[in-house]
Amino acid sequence: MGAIGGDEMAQWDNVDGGEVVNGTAGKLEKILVSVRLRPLSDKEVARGDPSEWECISDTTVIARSAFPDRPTAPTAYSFDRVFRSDCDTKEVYEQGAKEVALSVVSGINSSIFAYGQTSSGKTYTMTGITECTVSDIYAYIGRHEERAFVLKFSAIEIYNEVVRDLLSSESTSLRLWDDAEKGTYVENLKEVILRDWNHLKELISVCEAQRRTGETYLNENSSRSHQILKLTIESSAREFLGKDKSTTLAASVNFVDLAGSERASQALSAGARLKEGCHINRSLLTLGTVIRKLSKVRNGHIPYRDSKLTRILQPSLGGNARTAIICTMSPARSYMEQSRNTLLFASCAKEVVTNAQVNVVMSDKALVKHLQRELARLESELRCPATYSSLEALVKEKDNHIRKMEKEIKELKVQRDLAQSRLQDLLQVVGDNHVSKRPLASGRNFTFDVPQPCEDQISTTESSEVVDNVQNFRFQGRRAAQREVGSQQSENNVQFATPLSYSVSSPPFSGMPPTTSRDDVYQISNEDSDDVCKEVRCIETNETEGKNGLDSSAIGSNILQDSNVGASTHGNDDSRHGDVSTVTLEQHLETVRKPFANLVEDLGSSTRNPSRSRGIVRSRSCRSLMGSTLFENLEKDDCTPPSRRFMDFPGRPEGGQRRGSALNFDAESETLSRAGSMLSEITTTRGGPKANGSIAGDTEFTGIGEFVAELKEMAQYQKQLGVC
Ligand SMILES: Nc1ncnc2c1ncn2[C@@H]1O[C@H](COP(=O)(O)OP(=O)(O)OP(=O)(O)O)[C@@H](O)[C@H]1O
Repeated sequence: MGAIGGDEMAQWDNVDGGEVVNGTAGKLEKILVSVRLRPLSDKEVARGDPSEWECISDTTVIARSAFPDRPTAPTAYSFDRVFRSDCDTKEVYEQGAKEVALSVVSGINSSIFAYGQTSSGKTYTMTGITECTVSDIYAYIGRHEERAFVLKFSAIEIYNEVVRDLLSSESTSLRLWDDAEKGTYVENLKEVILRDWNHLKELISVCEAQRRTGETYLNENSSRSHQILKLTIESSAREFLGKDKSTTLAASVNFVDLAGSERASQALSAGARLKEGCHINRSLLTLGTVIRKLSKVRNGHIPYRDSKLTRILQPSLGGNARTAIICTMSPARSYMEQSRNTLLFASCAKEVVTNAQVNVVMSDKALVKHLQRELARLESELRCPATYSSLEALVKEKDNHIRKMEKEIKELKVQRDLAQSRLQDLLQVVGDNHVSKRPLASGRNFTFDVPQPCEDQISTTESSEVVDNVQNFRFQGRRAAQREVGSQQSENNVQFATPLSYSVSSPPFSGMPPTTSRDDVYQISNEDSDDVCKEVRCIETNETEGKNGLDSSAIGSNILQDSNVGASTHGNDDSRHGDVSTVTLEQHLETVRKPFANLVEDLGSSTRNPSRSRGIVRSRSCRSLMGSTLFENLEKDDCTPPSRRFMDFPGRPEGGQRRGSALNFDAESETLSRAGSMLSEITTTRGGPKANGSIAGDTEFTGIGEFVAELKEMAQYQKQLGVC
């Protein structure tokens, strides 16, 4: 019997003699695979079956001739170690199993397999390997008196897919159970605590006697079951026994002597032997599948549960264990194909990786001690000034951020209240003026187009045409201009992709001289182009019917008249222009000035861009000041598809029907509200302050400042006329 020594021994000494580290990381390593050739048996020699396999090195075995059925199949196979037929089992153990097997003393699970066809020498090999291993283990224990060892032994066989306890005289079938910690285990399996090496020898003898064997044509004493001998070793440092620091290393080594695959035709088996052979082959097939899958993908589904053999051996095949497989084979030519299958299995097996870990069992006291230490460490981390100060700084930063946001919210609320009060003022005035509800006798319509996202499509040419048309309108007579510009706008509206148009009318001043210094952006709304542009006439100029004269609110109300009214009066107003007295106009001007007084102030510092040809109201600018849901609604309209973007109002000549409107009140109040919104938008566009106090420079609208200025200008002119 050999003894543990050399570097391996030193390694183990380090483990069991030193401090045990809990939760040691696993070590990934491949299964150690070796091949052992046995000598030709007497039968094989007798029938003149030549030896076809030869070990050409310590790692490579070759077939001397090609395989009869597969002439192109490779004939050379390399493994971790190959053993010639004249090698004794001791050598096989030393080089092919010892390192793995003795890992058990350092708390690492290990397994030694023997795999091969029937009569290839598995039992012969495993018997010797087991003996060598146990001998070395006892030798190790003898050298390490500082540690207390407990050895336990158990043995099972899997016969026809029935698990049986080989240490029990009863032949009852044992059940397999799965446990989160223990993995798969055999229920009610007898486990004997070993007294000494001789005790183990006795038990192994019992197992041999209990194991199912039978005579076949190929093997007089053929094993008809898979046998698994399990030796569990627990060790603790004697000095810590019963103390807080006490820990235990616990691991098992499995000696697996598989039943041999056989061909019924060669084994000449029948009856019970044939049935056994079927079970053996089936379970070996599953083992081969598991090994093949493990050799390719580790994370895929591995059919461990397809047989009891693979269920029990799962930790040894792909889990927490070091594993060595010794493949045995007959060198006889008549078993070439079976030998080749064995080598293919071995080739797959050598690619399988296991993850062996040191298994440390802590005593309750040690566990409590360990947890207390961990708790103390965490508490000290919490108390660490560096950590605390960084947390404190983070909290301060968050607090500052919250305060800043609260301040911003307050400011926004103030702005919202201010905007709402302004809107109410405007609506109040608008409401007062609306009471008169005078039909628009005539009026010049100022249309503020609100281009939708396709505003970039507007060409300079189109813009200049519009301006020209407006000027034509202003200086050549309103009716003619309306026709011309209305037609032009119809075209423009198509190009604008259905722009939203707001119309503001002013009283007609046909005699007013051209104000070429101003480049207004007025357009004439085209009532006839509704089908195309779907414009909404939100604000229209009201004009008193000529001979009735203008009352003081007429101009004020001009921004509120229903579009129908405006439309109905377009054609009959020229004759009334001269009926407007200068006094009345001044009154109207004053009326207009009142609601716009504040707004004009805002517009005092306005920056205008007269060169732009369209009044574009950006709700983004307006809403910040007004905070009105009306703007939200308007913007919603902006965002709706073009077909839903505009509203027609009841009573329009086109019989318009509200479509896609977000405003939910009756048409008249809607008109009023829109007018109010419109005014608010006007005041908050170019020249109006943004919420943050800056100038709303992103709009192209010529604001109410211009409108009011024009009114002033007109009044002035009328005054002059009156004087004349
Ligand atoms: N390396 C070897 N040297 C000498 N004899 C051997 C060797 N290997 C096996 N034998 C002999 O070959 C015969 C068959 O061996 P063994 O029973 O171990 O085969 P097996 O693979 O276990 O067969 P089965 O699967 O049928 O149980 C035995 O008589 C055994 O003594």
